Amino acid sequence: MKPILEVKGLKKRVGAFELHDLSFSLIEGCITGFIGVNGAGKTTTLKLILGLMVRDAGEIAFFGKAVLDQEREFKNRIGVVLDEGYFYDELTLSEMKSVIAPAYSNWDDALFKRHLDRFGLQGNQKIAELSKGMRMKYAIALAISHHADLLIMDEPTSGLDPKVRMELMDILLDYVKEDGKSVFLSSHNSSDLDKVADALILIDNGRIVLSEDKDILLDRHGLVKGDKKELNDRTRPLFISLHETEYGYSGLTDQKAAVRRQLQHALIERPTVEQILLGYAGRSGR
Ligand SMILES: Nc1ncnc2c1ncn2[C@@H]1O[C@H](COP(=O)(O)OP(=O)(O)OP(=O)(O)O)[C@@H](O)[C@H]1O
Repeated sequence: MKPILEVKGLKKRVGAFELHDLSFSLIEGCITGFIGVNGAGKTTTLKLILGLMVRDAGEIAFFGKAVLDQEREFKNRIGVVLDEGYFYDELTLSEMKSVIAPAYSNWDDALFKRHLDRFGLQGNQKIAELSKGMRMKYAIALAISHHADLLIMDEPTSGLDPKVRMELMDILLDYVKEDGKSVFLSSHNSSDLDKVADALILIDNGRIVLSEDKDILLDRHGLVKGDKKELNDRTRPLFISLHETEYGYSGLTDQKAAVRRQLQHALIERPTVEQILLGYAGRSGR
């Protein structure tokens, strides 16, 4: 499998916040979820990758070539959905498209029309009339109608209801079905990623904590529940994080075999992406 994006030693300081030496890569044909709690550094990382902010150090390569050597080429091969704020509300969907399309040498009008049809949108609708979910679908139609190979999205499901979130996830799954297409999607709402992500990159306090195939990651970790009496100086270190109540506890571990041996009455469940995210959140840089 080819890496389509490689980030090495990426550093950036913004105010009091710092991205520390980030390194990770995205594999072709996958939906990769970029997860982290609010303020972990997701948007800053995406902006650096897209050249919307200047990095302090590090290398970024798309499709095997350094970004600086092939700016035009990679712009044509990438689709971006950063937020919903960059449309002119008074324009129709077709008029706004005509503003954006000339920026891409491989823009495909017929493909754009097919996307609008599929998403239930009409070219003569005013942008101001779109609901939040329709706006997001429109943003995706605009981002992928120049045959982009990699779709980069920052918090696309934020503020959307569960039905629309599901529809969006289906759109992304359809998109990666086509050969060579990939998605890199940041989110702090990890339940969507439970369903669709192939790989996950977890950022916490400006550091990459995990970068792995989703199923391997979920198999490797366990959500452990049991009686507090079994917790002691020997068993506590088996947990990445531990939540104790009056009698019981629940904790995330990546040492399932040792937990089975040492905490014989504990229940071990497969965690969700959200439980992994919460288990690691706030641990970096302590
Ligand atoms: N221009 C800036 N000046 C100062 N601090 C900034 C600036 N931009 C971002 N930050 C800080 O950098 C940190 C990371 O922000 P970033 O937006 O990258 O996080 P995030 O993971 O995308 O969070 P969210 O999920 O809330 O969007 C935050 O503490 C934020 O306050």
